[in-house]
Amino acid sequence: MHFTKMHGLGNDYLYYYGELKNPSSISKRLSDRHFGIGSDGIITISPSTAADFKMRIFNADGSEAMMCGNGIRCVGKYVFDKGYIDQKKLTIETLSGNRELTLGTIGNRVNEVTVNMGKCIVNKPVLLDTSYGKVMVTPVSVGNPHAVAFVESITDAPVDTMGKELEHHPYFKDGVNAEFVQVIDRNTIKMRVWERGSGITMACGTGACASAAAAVRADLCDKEEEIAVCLDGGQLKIKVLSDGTVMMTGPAETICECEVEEQ
Ligand SMILES: N[C@@H](CCC[C@H](N)C(=O)O)C(=O)O
Repeated sequence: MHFTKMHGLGNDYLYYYGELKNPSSISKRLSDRHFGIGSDGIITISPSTAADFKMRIFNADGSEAMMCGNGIRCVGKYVFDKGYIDQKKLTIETLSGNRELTLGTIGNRVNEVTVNMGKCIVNKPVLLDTSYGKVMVTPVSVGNPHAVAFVESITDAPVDTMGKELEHHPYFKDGVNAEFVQVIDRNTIKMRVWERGSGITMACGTGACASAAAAVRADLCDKEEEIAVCLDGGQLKIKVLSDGTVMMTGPAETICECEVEEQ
């Protein structure tokens, strides 16, 4: 099997062109950072009847996700750099609907991608019972589920312990991605994430969109303005439009090509 390892701000996945017979077990095996190649999951790319291409996302624990923000930018780079398309505007089918991409290039290689992430649904904040006491989170859907917690200091946020607890909190029937957000100013936030099915990752594209949308709803950031979301792996540019549509711009990079024996 041939995989291309790529990352968006350190959120790394193994990309496969075609359909895999057992994507969940392959994701578990290859994502292992000691006994596999090491990644936050795998992403398959295949032809689509509803869009230019279709992507499927599998977390490191083998669970299938509806959407992946850093992954979809890498899919845009994959299909352009490998010559599957030559246009710089394309659509990708995901389990949460079709998304439109605009590719930015240097020479004949994609370096940056803008994605129309569709409309985020920002729900009313809820107070959850946790082992840390009552914790206020804003549930947001970006096609996949997120819980955004605003914190005073991102460096003190218990991302690993509370993140894991929120992922499995009974309030979220399908589990949740947990974002911890410190607002710096009306155009800048810092965010760290515990991803459902993968644990702490260096960045989460849908999480960055959810956090910016929650900050706008709380009137901590401005809509129609660029919001810099600073993550462990680098920075994403997010814009929340008046109608709720969220635009995301960020890098996509290729790490290496890998050949793996089928088992
Ligand atoms: N890293 C991703 C999100 C991947 C899926 C997520 N863990 C889920 O289960 O919903 C991103 O960049 O958005």
